[in-house]
Amino acid sequence: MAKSAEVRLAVFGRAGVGKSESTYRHQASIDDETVSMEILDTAGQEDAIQRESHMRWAEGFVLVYDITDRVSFEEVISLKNFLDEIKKPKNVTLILVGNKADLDHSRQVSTEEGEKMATEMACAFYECSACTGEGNINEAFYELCREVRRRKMIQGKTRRRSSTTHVKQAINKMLTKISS
Ligand SMILES: Nc1nc2c(ncn2[C@@H]2O[C@H](COP(=O)(O)OP(=O)(O)OP(=O)(O)O)[C@@H](O)[C@H]2O)c(=O)[nH]1
Repeated sequence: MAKSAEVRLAVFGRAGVGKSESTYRHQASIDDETVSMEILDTAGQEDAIQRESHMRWAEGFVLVYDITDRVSFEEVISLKNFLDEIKKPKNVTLILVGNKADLDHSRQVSTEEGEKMATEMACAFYECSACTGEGNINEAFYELCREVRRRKMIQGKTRRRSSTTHVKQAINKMLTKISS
């Protein structure tokens, strides 16, 4: 039977960047695994308290800007800083998406600038259009799911290893007591 998994994702970005239209897929088969993506489409206007609780809830993040709106690009930096603060000391799992790639004639943010920001944030970068399907937004979400799953697995192993270590230490203590 195919394995199944659940991944909680949240999409953040300035109002009007196209978040709603980017978040339509809820279940997919990724690498032979049925993944249910619970996607939270946050409102660009939400207050700091709502934003914080959404950030705490999610395991993976899509930071979206509009390539025709430089302010939305600049706002990504403060979103990332806020995220880092909330998720500290964990590393945030995220992707950067430049939406509205179909509006190249009104572009205010170059592809190179998007790539550079993604490199600085150590994440994958996608330019796409939620309207035309250009840039394959699905694949962007799948990649984020893979990364969330991969990191969860690593964390699970680390946790298991540390609890095994505790058990071993307790047994050693008992044995030392018995033999003394
Ligand atoms: N040309 C173009 N328009 C888009 C694209 N994605 C979204 N839009 C349009 O941009 C406008 C805003 O899109 P929304 O998805 O409502 O934006 P949002 O980020 O959810 O906005 P808030 O809910 O206010 O935070 C709508 O008119 C969309 O049709 C795109 O890829 N290309």
